[in-house]
Amino acid sequence: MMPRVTHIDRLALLLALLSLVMTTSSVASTSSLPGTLPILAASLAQLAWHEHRPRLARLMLMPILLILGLCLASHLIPEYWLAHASLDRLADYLSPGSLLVDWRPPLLITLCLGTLCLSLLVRTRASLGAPLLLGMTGMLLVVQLIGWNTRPTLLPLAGAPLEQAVLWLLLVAQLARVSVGWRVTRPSIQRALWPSLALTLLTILFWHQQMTLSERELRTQTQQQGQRMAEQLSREIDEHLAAMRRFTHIWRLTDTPPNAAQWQRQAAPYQQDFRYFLNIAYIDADSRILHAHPLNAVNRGIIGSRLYDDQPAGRPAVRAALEEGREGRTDIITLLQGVPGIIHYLPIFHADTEQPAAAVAMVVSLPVLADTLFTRTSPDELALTLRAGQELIAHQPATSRLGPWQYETSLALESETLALITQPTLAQLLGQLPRLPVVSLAIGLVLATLLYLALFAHHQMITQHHSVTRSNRELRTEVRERTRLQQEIEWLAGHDELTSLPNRRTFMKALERHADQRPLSLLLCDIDHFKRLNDQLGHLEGDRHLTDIAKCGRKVVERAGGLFARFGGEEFVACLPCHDHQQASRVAESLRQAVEGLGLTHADGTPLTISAGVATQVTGPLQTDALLRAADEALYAAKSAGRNQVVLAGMSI
Ligand SMILES: Nc1nc2c(ncn2[C@@H]2O[C@H](COP(=O)(O)OP(=O)(O)OP(=O)(O)O)[C@@H](O)[C@H]2O)c(=O)[nH]1
Repeated sequence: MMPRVTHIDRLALLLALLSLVMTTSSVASTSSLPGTLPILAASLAQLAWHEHRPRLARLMLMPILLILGLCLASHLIPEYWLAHASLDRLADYLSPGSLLVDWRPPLLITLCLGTLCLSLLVRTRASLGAPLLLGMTGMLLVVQLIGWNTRPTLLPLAGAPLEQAVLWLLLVAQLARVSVGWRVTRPSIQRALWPSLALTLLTILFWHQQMTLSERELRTQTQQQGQRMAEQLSREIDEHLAAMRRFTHIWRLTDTPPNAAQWQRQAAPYQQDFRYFLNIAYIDADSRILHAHPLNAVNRGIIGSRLYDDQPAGRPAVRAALEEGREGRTDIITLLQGVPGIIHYLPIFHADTEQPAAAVAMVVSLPVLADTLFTRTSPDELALTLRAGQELIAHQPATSRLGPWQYETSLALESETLALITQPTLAQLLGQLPRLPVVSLAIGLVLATLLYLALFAHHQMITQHHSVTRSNRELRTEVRERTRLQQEIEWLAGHDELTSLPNRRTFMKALERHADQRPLSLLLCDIDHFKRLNDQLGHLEGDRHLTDIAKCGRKVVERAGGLFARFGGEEFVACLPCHDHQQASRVAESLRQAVEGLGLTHADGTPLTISAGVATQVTGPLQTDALLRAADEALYAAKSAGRNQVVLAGMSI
C-alpha cells in the first residue's frame, strides 16, 4: 500500500530535488569533482528516501558512508601508521598531479554528510539518535556559516557556499519529513537532545581551540626550521672566517710570498671544509691575484688579475686590507667569475715591520652558498629562495604543491643580510599536522551520540516504568474490586439480603457438616399472622419486623451453639447440633419468649409472636427430609393449637 502523501512530504521532496539540481550544477562546474561526488550521491539517496524507497536509499547510503568513513579515517590515522605522502601518491596515481585534499571533501562537509546519511540509515528514528544527528549537522553547518574557518588554514575545512546550501536543503527536507513522526516521543527527545547538543557544542569548541593551537605550533615549528638553517649557516660562516684568520696568520711568519705549490697545499683543507668558498686567493701588495685555490679552470683564468683595476666594486675592501692593514669585506658584488658573491680580504703583515704586505681573499659565492644550504633540505619538504634585497640569488623549487604559509628569515653575513624564504609543501605540513584535534572531535561526537542514546533510552524506560506502575495500580484496584464483588456475590449466594442471616442453602450445607453429630435437633419457626401485619402496616414495616426477629433469633440460637437461618418468607430454621429433644425445646422456648419480649406489635397493639416446631434425630444416618418434615408438622401443630407456642415432634427419629 502506498503511504499517504502529505503537504510536508511534498515540500520535503521539493527541497531534496532542489538540492539534487544544485549539486549536479556544482559537480558540472567544480574542479574538485571527487570531493563533490559524495554530496551528489547523498542527495540522490535522500531523494530515494523521500520517494518512499527505503531499500534503494539504504543501498546508496552504504557505499557513501563507507567512502565518508575512509575520508574521515584519512584525517585520523597517525602519520606513523600510514604516511600522508602515501595517500598523496595514491591520489597522484589515480589522477596525475592531484593530492589527497583534491579527493576528499572538506572535514566539516564530510561530517555533515556523514550525520545526514546516518540519520537516513536509521530511518530518522528518534530512538536511534536521528534528532541528534540532524542537530549535529545543523551545528556543523552553522560553524561553516559564521566563517570560523575562513582564515587560511592548512586544510579546507568548510565547504563551498553552494555545497553548504545543498546540505542546508537536505537537512531542512529531512526535518520537514520527520517532525510529525517525532511528536510521540517528544518528551524523551527533549530530555536527551539538549545535553547531547551541549556536549556537541563543547566538542566543536574544543576541536576548534585544539586545531588553532596545533596549526600555530606547526607554523612556529616550520618557521623555526628556516631560522635554524639560517642561523646555522651564519654561525658556520663566522667560524670559517675565524679559521681563515688563523690561516692568514700562517703567512705572517714568513716574509716571502708562498709559491703556488705551498698555497695549494695549505689552502686545500680550508677549501674542502668550506665548499661555498669559490676560492682562497693570495693577493700581493699591488692587488694582483698570485695564487688561487682550487686551481680549476675558472680560478686559473683570474690569476694575474689586478683587483684595483678588474674589480672596482671591491676596491675599498682590498685597499682596507692592503693599505690600512684591517679586514675588508665587499658588499654583494659580481665576482670575477661572473656570479654574485662577497669577498673577505684579510691582511698578511710583515713579521718585522707589522705593515700589510699582502692579503688573503676568501671568496664566498652566493649561488654556491645557496646550494650548500639547499642540499640540507629536501625539495619534497620545502621550496627555498635566497634573496639579496630584491635580487634573486637562488631558488630551489619544491617537488609538490606548496602549502599556504611562507616565512622569511634573515641570514646575516657580517653586516650583509640575505633573506632566506622557506615555503613548506602541503604534503609536508599535512604529514606533520597533529591528528589529535580531529580525533577529539570524532570521539566527542561519538560520545554525544552515546549520551543521547543513553538519555533517550533512560527516559523511555522511566516513561514505560511509570505507565507499568500506573497499570499495576489500576490492575490492583480492579482485582480488589473484583474480589470484593466476588465475596459479595458469594455472601449473597449464601445469605439473605434483608436479614443478613444464612439462607436455606447455607443452612443445608451446615446441616451436612453436622451430619455425624447426634443428637441433632432442628427448629422451624414462623411468624404468626404476618400477612395481616403486612397488610395493615405495609411491607416496609413488615421487613423491619422480620429483621428484628432475625437478629433476636440469631442471638438466642448462636448462644446455644447452633445456626439460625432464614428458611424462606417469614419462616426461620435453626440447626442445633448435640441438642436432644429437651435442650432443643428449651432453646425454641427461649426464642419464642425473646421474640415476644421484643415489643413488636400488630396494628391493633397485640404483640407479634412466633410459633415453632422442634424435631430431633438421635441415632442413625442423617435424614434431612424426615427431620424437616417432622419439624414442619410440629410447627403446623403449634399453629393449629393457637400459635405463639413451641411443639415438639411426636417422637425422635
Ligand atoms: N414484609 C415482608 N413480608 C413477607 C416476606 N416474605 C413473606 N412475607 C409475607 O408473609 C406472609 C405470610 O403469610 P401466610 O403464609 O399466609 O401466613 P400468616 O399470615 O403469617 O399466617 P400464619 O402463618 O398462619 O400465622 C405473606 O403475606 C407474605 O407476603 C418478606 O420478606 N417481607
